[in-house]
Amino acid sequence: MASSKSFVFVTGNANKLREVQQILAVGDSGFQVTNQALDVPEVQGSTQEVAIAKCKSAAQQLGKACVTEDTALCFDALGGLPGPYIKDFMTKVGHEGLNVMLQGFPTHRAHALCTFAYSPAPTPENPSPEPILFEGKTEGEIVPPRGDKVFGWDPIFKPDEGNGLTYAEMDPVEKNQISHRYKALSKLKEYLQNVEQ
Ligand SMILES: O=c1nc[nH]c2c1ncn2[C@H]1C[C@H](O)[C@@H](COP(=O)(O)OP(=O)(O)OP(=O)(O)O)O1
Ligand SMILES: [Mg+2]
Repeated sequence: MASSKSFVFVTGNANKLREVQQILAVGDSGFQVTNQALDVPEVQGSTQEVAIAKCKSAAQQLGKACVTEDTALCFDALGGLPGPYIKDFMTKVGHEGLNVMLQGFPTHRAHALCTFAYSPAPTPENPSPEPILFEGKTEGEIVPPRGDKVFGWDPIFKPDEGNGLTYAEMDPVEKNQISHRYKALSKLKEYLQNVEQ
């Protein structure tokens, strides 16, 4: 029988939650995810700094162990930006604006970077335990939007592993086999399998 493991995933993003549940359902991993939407401040900094601050804050608010996730979209031509600030860029300039930002640059290469953070439960002795990070990266390029506009920047990201399709044009099962989220979640899963709960 598959071992029963569970974790609290703090996210306000229904698409992230759906993909995490779909990825964990493959092969009956035995993991159960409960969701909690909290308003957690997101600091500026490297993807690691952003992920650590968010997870620490979530664990403190909840008073228990939890998992958070941050997704960055990094353009080679812009030294990795928008990176962890992609949410604001998406909201303010959209798919078209993100393409325009790359006009005149010789490369439209980009990578999607997913960072899961796991925080143990805060205790009186250790009220602010250090979260552990699990990263997953998928390389590709930025293209004019193609496919369903269901999830964020999926229509403008064409992964190298996707047979020329954008994430948005791919079957969800295919995206979940190569995605930044899948790669990071595989590492988190392996870690949690060996943690006493
Ligand atoms: O696979 C993805 N495919 C397309 N778009 C994606 C993906 N994954 C995240 N995204 C979008 C959502 C948000 O606009 C930004 C990340 O920001 P990020 O702060 O990590 O997510 P969020 O605020 O929506 O949810 P949360 O409550 O977990 O912080 O990129
Ligand atoms: Mg967020």
